[in-house]
Amino acid sequence: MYVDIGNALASVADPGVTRSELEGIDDQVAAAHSRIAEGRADNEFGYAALNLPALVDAGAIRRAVEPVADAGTVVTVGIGGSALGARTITTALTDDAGDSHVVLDNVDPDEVEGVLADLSFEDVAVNVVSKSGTTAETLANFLVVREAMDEAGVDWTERTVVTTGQSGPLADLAAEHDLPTLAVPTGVPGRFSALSAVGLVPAAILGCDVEAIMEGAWEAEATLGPSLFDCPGYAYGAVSYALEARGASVNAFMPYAERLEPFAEWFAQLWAESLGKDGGGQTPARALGATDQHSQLQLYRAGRRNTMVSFLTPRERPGVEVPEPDAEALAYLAGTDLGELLDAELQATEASLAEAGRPNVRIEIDRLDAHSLGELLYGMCAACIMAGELAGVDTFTQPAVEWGKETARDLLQGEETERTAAVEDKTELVVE
Ligand SMILES: O=P(O)(O)OC[C@H]1O[C@](O)(CO)[C@@H](O)[C@@H]1O
Repeated sequence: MYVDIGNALASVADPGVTRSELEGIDDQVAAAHSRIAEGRADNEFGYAALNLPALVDAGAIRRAVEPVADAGTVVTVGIGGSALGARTITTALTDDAGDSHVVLDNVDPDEVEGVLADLSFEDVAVNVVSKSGTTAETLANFLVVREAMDEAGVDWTERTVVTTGQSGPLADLAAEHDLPTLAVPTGVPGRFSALSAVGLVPAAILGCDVEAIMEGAWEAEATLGPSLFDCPGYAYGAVSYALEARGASVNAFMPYAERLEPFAEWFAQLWAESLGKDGGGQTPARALGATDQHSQLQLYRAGRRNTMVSFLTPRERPGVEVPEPDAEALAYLAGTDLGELLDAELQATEASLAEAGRPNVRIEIDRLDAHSLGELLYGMCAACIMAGELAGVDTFTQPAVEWGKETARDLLQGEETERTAAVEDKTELVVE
């Protein structure tokens, strides 16, 4: 993983950070790194996420999924950190770019019904994931999937694998039906758990090289140290923090590879849920290169000066040759291929932002393979933890999501609580 922060410097962009300010921030990075190392040494909640390369046994995951390793399709039932990492990995690494991995991470009846109608359950592995084991959307979807398998005459207990915490309703259900069960590593928040069974089970079932993913994570782990100038992950975290402090309250994350689009979703949860605290935190915006050059770039180049753009691209990519154009006006496409065109689009977009004085950072991986993806996932977890340390926020909790969850439960149970009263008392001004 390589991180180019040149276009975040104040000599190029506004908001931007000067070299001397960056040196100053590097002193804070050294202190933050000591805190992180301390937390890792005690496997402290949150910091333990950076110990996953040592904690996770890819072989054990393979053995656990053995009973369903013949499946042609994996149906993951999970939400947030219990789905985004898994989708990111299979979309990036499977031959069919994740088509064989169906993710039910919402409770839209139309969508769920449509998905189930298209499945042949005898060829499906069901992967139920919930760290807490209590998430309503996940449990409701699992009950629906189970019933659909019953109706199809397929024994769901033979086709289901569970990943969950040490205790909770899902752990109890798995024990009751003797389902293959994997644990969410202790001390690792959901959004930081892609490099564990949480993210790796579907990839293991679908034949991805999960060992190579963890080797890549190890390689990224080896870069952690007291200076941002030696650690790509820390460099990204520190510069994002510095740009936010200087006004870049939006972080537009723009992969230049279709197979990395789900990575932008994964990043959005990581950044929003970890750093959105105490009235601060960058708003992650998902974009895709080159597609969103034609929809969002106008804003990032000429709109409010509150955005940093984060580009993500593989250095090597396959090529598809562009046929010889038969029109003079298309002569410039002669002899090129789509990969070259996409790279040129990225370089041009990056330069266009710099030319307009807009901050941007480029993240690169060698190629779209298991090792590089492991490096990237680990590196960005380290980036987020560093940004949280520098911002002085509690990176590992997400207390603000609980009110809504509890209120939805109250409403479903028909309870009258302060929260349901707030729902009742909504200020209405309907225009029709
Ligand atoms: O894995 P669980 O406990 O089902 O939670 C799913 C997601 O919901 C959240 O708790 C937010 O509601 C996320 O932090 C988490 O990734």
